[in-house]
Amino acid sequence: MPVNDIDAPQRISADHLIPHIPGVIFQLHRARNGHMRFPYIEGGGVALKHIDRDLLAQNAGELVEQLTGNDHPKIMSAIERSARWMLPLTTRFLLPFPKEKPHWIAVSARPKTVVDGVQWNGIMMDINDQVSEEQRLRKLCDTDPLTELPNRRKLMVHLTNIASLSTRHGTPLSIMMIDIDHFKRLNDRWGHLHGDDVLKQLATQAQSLLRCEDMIARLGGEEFMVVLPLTSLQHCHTLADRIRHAISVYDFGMGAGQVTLSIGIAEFRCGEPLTSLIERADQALYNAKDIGRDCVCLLR
Ligand SMILES: Nc1nc2c(ncn2[C@@H]2O[C@H](COP(=O)(O)OP(=O)(O)OP(=O)(O)O)[C@@H](O)[C@H]2O)c(=O)[nH]1
Repeated sequence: MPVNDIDAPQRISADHLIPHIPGVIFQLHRARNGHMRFPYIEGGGVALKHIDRDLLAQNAGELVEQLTGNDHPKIMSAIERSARWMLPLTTRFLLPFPKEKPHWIAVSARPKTVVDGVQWNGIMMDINDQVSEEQRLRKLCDTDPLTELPNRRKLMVHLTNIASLSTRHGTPLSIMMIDIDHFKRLNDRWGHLHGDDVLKQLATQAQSLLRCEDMIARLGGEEFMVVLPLTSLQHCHTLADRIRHAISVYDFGMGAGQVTLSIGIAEFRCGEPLTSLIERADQALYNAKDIGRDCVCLLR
């Protein structure tokens, strides 16, 4: 073999290469009347195995709707925005797989105006591992590691959203500030590890007494907050007293009656800053401590 042949650049054809790449290369065409088709879609991995490519090549609309499920409106508005402003198309969706959990797929494509509509050339990648890692990290950021309840950060985001819904619809919203009484004494007497166990059990017990739309979070130390959408102050008072009583008779492993709670409650006034609402609940909690603990106080 001549020496030159060894160093000669290999001719690699895209047709041979593309079936082996971990993704899909595609061309999407959308006509002015909205008709969509994929004149080209090729790639490796398992994503294309269960998909009718002939149908995609002729009339993709219905199949895209099936394949993107709940993400369909999001995909269609991303396509629309990309077509209207000639911006890159970047989005992600959950692709169902037979006998498997759905996989997250990322789409990235460039639009181009063609005579009868818009054409995108782009790639799709399976990003399931990255999304799982993102979800794991987000959970870590939002969760109190001891009790596994949402933490202060997550609660404040939630409270902001719920308060804005309450302002928009004029619906009631209340919060509870919960603090364990004489927790220092409990730690000193039974040990810090037992104190930790009390915090964990308290989280479970309180959660079991709340509705699934309520959120209880650990703010730090022995302090918790509950956000109760669609709940008036009066109803919140009843619930708070139910939690207070349940904990006061619960046996945390030291005999019943060893752990009690002071609870301050307040109701959101439409449009007020959240700091005012929290200050009122905090003040009500101080009042509960002041009048002897193991009770619920409210501030109107
Ligand atoms: N075991 C345990 N103790 C904690 C944790 N975080 C805070 N604490 C303890 O909680 C105690 C809180 O004490 P204080 O703020 O004096 O309140 P208290 O003893 O509950 O008294 P009152 O609130 O006035 O009824 C401190 O001793 C902290 O060390 C935790 O994660 N685990």
